[in-house]
Amino acid sequence: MVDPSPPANTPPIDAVSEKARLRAHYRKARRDQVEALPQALRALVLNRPPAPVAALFTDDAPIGLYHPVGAEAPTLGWARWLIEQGHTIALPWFAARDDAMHFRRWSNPFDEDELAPGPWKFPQPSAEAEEQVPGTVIVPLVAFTADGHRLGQGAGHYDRWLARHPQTRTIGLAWDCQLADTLPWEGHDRMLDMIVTPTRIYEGQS
Ligand SMILES: Nc1nc2c(c(=O)[nH]1)N(C=O)[C@@H](CNc1ccc(C(=O)N[C@@H](CCC(=O)O)C(=O)O)cc1)CN2
Ligand SMILES: Nc1ncnc2c1ncn2[C@@H]1O[C@H](COP(=O)(O)OP(=O)(O)OP(=O)(O)O)[C@@H](O)[C@H]1O
Repeated sequence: MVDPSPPANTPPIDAVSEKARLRAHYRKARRDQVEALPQALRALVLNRPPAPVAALFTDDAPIGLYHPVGAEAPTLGWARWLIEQGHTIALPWFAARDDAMHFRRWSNPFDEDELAPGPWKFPQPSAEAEEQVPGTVIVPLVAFTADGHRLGQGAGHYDRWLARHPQTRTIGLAWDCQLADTLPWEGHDRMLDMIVTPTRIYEGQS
């Protein structure tokens, strides 16, 4: 996908409005890509971590995932594989919209009934699920660059959580069409250590 450049005669735009413009572009690219993907292939792509990534999960540290919505890269295959390997996995959890993001345990990714929509409508574990502090977080994204920059949904939830947990390993999961040549950068943006797509593994420069 070619980067959408603004027309030459537009004045310079700041990082925030440029991010908003790029979000609209890459969300559409993501939707178009998923709609074009034959149903039979959907269950096969990103169905488990590729071997070099699986080899990183050597300790007992919990792994944070996300529950995909819409055309986000799927994570259910990873979740089920990680559970079968004996790992503890967790999902973002919010007490209320104006509260910080936490992670709580996702005990059984084979049971869709375990999760219920949270304040942001994303399926999340119950308030009784044990709180977890993941050593690795699998991060959703709208766009990424080959060296590890990330454009998220714009709420800053991951950036703020990662600022509080700077030692966390971060792995972005994405479709190939979400690769951008460059992305605007703000001081709080945290680079990803790695991005996995159906065809490639990108090693970030963080
Ligand atoms: N699958 C998934 N789970 C995730 C995220 C994600 O990007 N994907 N998050 C990534 O951070 C966190 C949730 N963050 C959010 C990011 C954006 C919006 C959002 O787009 N809000 C709309 C309004 C929604 C409404 O009013 O219902 C908006 O701000 O315009 C909500 C939550 C945690 N869980
Ligand atoms: N470490 C931080 N501390 C305080 N505010 C932050 C921090 N990181 C991000 N923010 C705020 O969050 C808002 C959204 O940031 P940004 O546009 O970078 O989100 P994003 O990374 O795309 O989204 P997300 O992490 O939710 O997927 C901004 O207003 C930003 O100032």
